[in-house]
Amino acid sequence: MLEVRQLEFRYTGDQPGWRFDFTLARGACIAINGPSGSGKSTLLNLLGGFLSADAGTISWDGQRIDSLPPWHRPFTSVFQEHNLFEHLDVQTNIGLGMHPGLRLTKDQKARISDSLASVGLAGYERRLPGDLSGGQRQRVALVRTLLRSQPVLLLDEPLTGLDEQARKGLHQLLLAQKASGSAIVLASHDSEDREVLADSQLNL
Ligand SMILES: Nc1ncnc2c1ncn2[C@@H]1O[C@H](COP(=O)(O)OP(=O)(O)OP(=O)(O)O)[C@@H](O)[C@H]1O
Repeated sequence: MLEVRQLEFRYTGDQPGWRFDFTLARGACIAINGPSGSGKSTLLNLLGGFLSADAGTISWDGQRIDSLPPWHRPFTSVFQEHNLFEHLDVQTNIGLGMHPGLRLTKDQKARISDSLASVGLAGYERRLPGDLSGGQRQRVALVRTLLRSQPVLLLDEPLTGLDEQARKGLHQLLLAQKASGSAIVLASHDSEDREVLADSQLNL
């Protein structure tokens, strides 16, 4: 369970600040809603540890995590790592999230291939990022995030600009992640994403 309590933040003293307060269970998805500039990315950056809150706490399974650096928090995010390594092929780029070395098991390779197929990238394992379109790179980065074994996914507009088929494939992948116990914090302007994925809403 993720617990965010009285988390306060402001960029500068003369701005009104934010106060966030919510909980998120394993296997659940919370949608962060609000117009442009309402603070959705700010919240994701606070959770991820890229910004420090002025007050309040973030806990995971009862342990405070708000003073941990990003890499020790139980989160993975797309915005944090949409950069692909240009000299490594698609399978290896995705595999880096699953395994710190480059040796993947047969099972891991099969999971990568299945996930690529579900977002319309069947057979792309050996392609280099430089040969991919922007939308294809976005999908590779998303698959990498989804296959990391972190318990909470932080997703900032993850499906923006994708075509209908890729979007449906990613919905399926995200639902499967939820079913396997991942919690998801989803900032999305798209009401269909929210309807398909979210169990609760936080309106900013
Ligand atoms: N580094 C910063 N310094 C000062 N103000 C900032 C900084 N980053 C963001 N802001 C301001 O904080 C507010 C919230 O920005 P944020 O990016 O969190 O909104 P958002 O809801 O994610 O917007 P969008 O939907 O457009 O991505 C905006 O008014 C923005 O200008």
